[in-house]
Parts: sequence; C-alpha cells; structure tokens
Amino acid sequence: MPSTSSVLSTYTTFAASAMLVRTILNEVQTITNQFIPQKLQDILSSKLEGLFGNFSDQLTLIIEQSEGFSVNEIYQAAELYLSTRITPSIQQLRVSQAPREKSLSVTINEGQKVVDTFEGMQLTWELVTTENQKTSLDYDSGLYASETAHKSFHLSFSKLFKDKVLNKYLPYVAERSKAIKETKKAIKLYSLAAADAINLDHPSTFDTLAMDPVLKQALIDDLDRFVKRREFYSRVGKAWKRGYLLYGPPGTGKSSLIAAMANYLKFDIYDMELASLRSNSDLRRLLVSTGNRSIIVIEDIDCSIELENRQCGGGHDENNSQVSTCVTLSGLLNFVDGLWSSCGDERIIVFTTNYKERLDPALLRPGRMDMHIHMSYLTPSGFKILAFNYLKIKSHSMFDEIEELIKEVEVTPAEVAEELMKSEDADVALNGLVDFLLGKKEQTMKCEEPKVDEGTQGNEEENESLKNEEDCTGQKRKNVNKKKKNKKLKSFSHLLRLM
Ligand SMILES: Nc1ncnc2c1ncn2[C@@H]1O[C@H](COP(=O)(O)OP(=O)(O)OP(=O)(O)O)[C@@H](O)[C@H]1O
Ligand SMILES: [Mg+2]
Repeated sequence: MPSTSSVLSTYTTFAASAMLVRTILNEVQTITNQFIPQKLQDILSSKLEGLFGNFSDQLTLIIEQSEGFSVNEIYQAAELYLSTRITPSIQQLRVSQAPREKSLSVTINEGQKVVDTFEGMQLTWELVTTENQKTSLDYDSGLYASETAHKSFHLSFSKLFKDKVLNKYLPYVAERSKAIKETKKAIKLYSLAAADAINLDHPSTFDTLAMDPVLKQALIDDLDRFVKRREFYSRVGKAWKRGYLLYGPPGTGKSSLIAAMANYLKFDIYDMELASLRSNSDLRRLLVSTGNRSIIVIEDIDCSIELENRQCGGGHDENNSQVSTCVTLSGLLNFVDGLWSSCGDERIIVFTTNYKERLDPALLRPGRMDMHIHMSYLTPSGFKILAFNYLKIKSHSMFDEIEELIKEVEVTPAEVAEELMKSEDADVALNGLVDFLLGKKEQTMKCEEPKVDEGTQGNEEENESLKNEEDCTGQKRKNVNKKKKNKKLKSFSHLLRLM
C-alpha cells in the first residue's frame, strides 16, 4: 500500500503538471489571440482542451434550464441565488420588469461569470446560451420540432471539491433561493395562455376572505400541517401532495381562496385550462413541467369534463394515425392517482366547480381530494369581513338590519362586494346594499309563493302558479347559465389579468 507521503507527493506532481499545462494553454491562447482569426482560435482551443483537458484540476457542472419537459429546479434556484451574488466585476446584467411586477428582476447576462466562495472553496458560475436547439414534442399525433434558445449554468470549481459541492453547496443554493423567494413574495402565475409566468399580484388573503370562520381555520391548519410534514410523507411512503375540491355558486370566492392559499404558502400557481389541451399526453407534459411548491389549479372541472362528451372524438393526423382531441376523465384521474405521485414534491392540486353533484363520483371518491370545501352564500360574519375590507368599518347602526336580510336571502360575497364598492361613504354604500338586499328578498318571495291546493283553485290559477314557479327556477338557472357562459372565457389567470 502506498504511504500517505508518497500519495501526497504523487498528487503534488500531478497538480504541478496540471498547472504547467494550464500555463501553456494560457500562453498559446495569448499568442493565438494576436495572430489567428477567431473561428480558427475556437477550433484550436477546443482541440487543445480535448488533448490536455484531463490534466485540468477544474470540474464543470452543467445545469440545464430544463431536463426533457420538466423544469430543472436547481437551475431556477441558481438563477435566484445568483441575483444576490452580483459582484462589481460583472460587466453586464439583464434587467427586466414584467407589466405586473413591482420590482426589477436582475440576472446575469449570457457569458458573464459570477465568482462565489463557500467554506473555503472558490466557485465560478457562467450563464451559457445555446441557440437554435431543436426540440421534438411527442404528441399523440406525432412529432413536431421547434427551435429554441437553450440556457444553462456552468459551475466550475476544483475537482477536489466535487463531493462537497454536490452534497453541501448546491443544497445550500437551493435553500437560499427558497428563502429569497419567501422574502421577495414573488408568487408566479403560470398559464397556457401566457408564454412567460406573470407575478401573482392578487390581494386576496385569508384575512380578507369572507368564509365560514371554522372552515377557514380548519383549512389554514390543514395547510400548515401539510407543509411541515416532509418527513411524515416520506416515512409513510406517500407522495407529498394534497388535493382540495372547492365547490359553490359563482361569486362565493373559490378563485379568491386559491389566491389566498398561494399568498399564504408562497406557492406558485399553475392554471391548467383543460379546454385548451388537446390530449392526455398534453396534460402529462404540462404536469411534469410544473415546479415544486406549487398549486395546480383546474377551474370548473364540471365544464372541462363536459367537453369530453361534446368535443371529444377521434381524428387523424397527417400520418393518418388516430389522435384523441381532448383530455379525458380517466387521464385526469391517472394523474391524480399515479403520475401525480411520481412527479415532484410539495404540490397542491385544486379543483373548482359550481356543481359538485355533476362531478363524476370517481373524482369525489375518498383519497382523491383530501378536503372538500364548500364556499357558500354570504353569512353575517362574512359580511363583517367585507364591510371591513371595503369600508374600513367594524360596526354601524345598519349592521343588524343587513345581517337579518343576509340570513333571509341567498346573496354571494361578490354581489355584496360590488354594492360596497359603489361609495366610499359607509352610509351611502350600506343604504345601497339594503336596497339591493330588499330587492333580492322580494324576488325570492315572489318565487317562493305557496303552491295552490289541488281542488280548491281553478285549473287556470294552478297553471299560472306553476308557470310562475317555472319562471323562477328557469330564471335562476338562466342566471347561472349566463354567468357560466361568461365564465367559459374566464380562466383563473384571465380573471386576474382583468383585475
Ligand atoms: N368569500 C369572499 N370573500 C371576499 N371577497 C369575495 C368572496 N367571494 C367573492 N368575492 C369577491 O368577488 C370577486 C369574485 O369572486 P371569485 O372569482 O373568487 O368567485 P368564484 O367563486 O371563483 O366564482 P366562479 O364560480 O364564477 O369562478 C372576487 O374578486 C372578490 O372581490
Ligand atoms: Mg372562480
């Protein structure tokens, strides 16, 4: 067995020769810079690197922006981390500000190097862009190619530190980026409609949300438990995921609740518009591309699944092979059960619907969605929250009257919010709200007039009464359908963009 000193001396000799080779390479570089055209220089230097590369004491880790279709979490972490490691030696920075972003985002530009130190190691980061990389997407219908610029970070350091970089430094970068993200509060909203994510700038929080206080607390506790239980999930062999089904009439705050959850957890939101996906494989591709610590939202699940019946069908692509043209329920369930479990960590999925009863029982089976949350019409305690949100008042002489009316009529938080926004003067706004509620009560009473007793009334009157009832239910249905129709155009992200 070689003695420690002989190993050391062999290593010293090796390191010395590596340094010598480096010096020679640098010299050659200086000479070639002066006399040889750039193209030839590149070829020569790559050949020389190839010849002597093995002697280099440097190791370079390539961190690609994406691996296949999935995002590379460490790339994203590095990008965020490096934005806090800008040193005076850097000559170019990339600065941007998206329309809804509050602050500038600063990143290093391609070709720029950032030198970082960590526990006695020196590490060099470089952003490298490769243009025109061909990507083939495997849709059910076949392949198609696209040309994209592909980015990667090259992280170089001494070969001696390989283990330390992999086991300590990179986890540190990931941890730091998580912390930076929390302080930046930059929650991203990804959707199919927009190529780039936008910052979620939705003001909804649990404090501003009017919902049953017990249910609200139960949900907050559930979320707290979920994010703390990394070890628990791995110990019991369960994927670290949680599913919520939000159901209730339009305007009761389902979308607002999702924004409140994202703001609370600092999770990004992925808005999946099932209607714009062509097939289950589109869905798979999209899901795999979602990041950790995110909320995946599928709004109006009843409408999305309805699509299956109306629009699903076979078709043929140019190669005459069968293609499916929509996402199916089973595709979705597969994802909830299986694929979902195998991609990533710390994810929440939220389905919303106006009609829980219309959902396929398969979706509601225990275990699929962990919590079913009913967003109901406004309650007196919910009204107090809205009054405080919109008018900054905690009490008012009209509160009792309003609360009584709220108990009698079905009114959504959205309707009340709209009334409260009409004036900054509390008296005016609350008076307007009372008129609105009285109008609603009158309409409800008209619709609920008792049915005539058989035999005591003439047929004509009976028919009139039935007609009246039909009008009311018909009207109710019509209203919901009208809202739904508008909603077809309105995804979660669309809604936020309009705000
Ligand atoms: N529970 C609530 N608390 C506070 N504000 C609410 C609540 N519900 C609705 N609002 C107000 O009404 C607006 C519309 O509500 P939201 O979009 O969250 O309803 P929704 O339940 O998602 O409706 P839909 O079923 O039509 O998608 C919100 O932007 C908010 O201003
Ligand atoms: Mg909604």
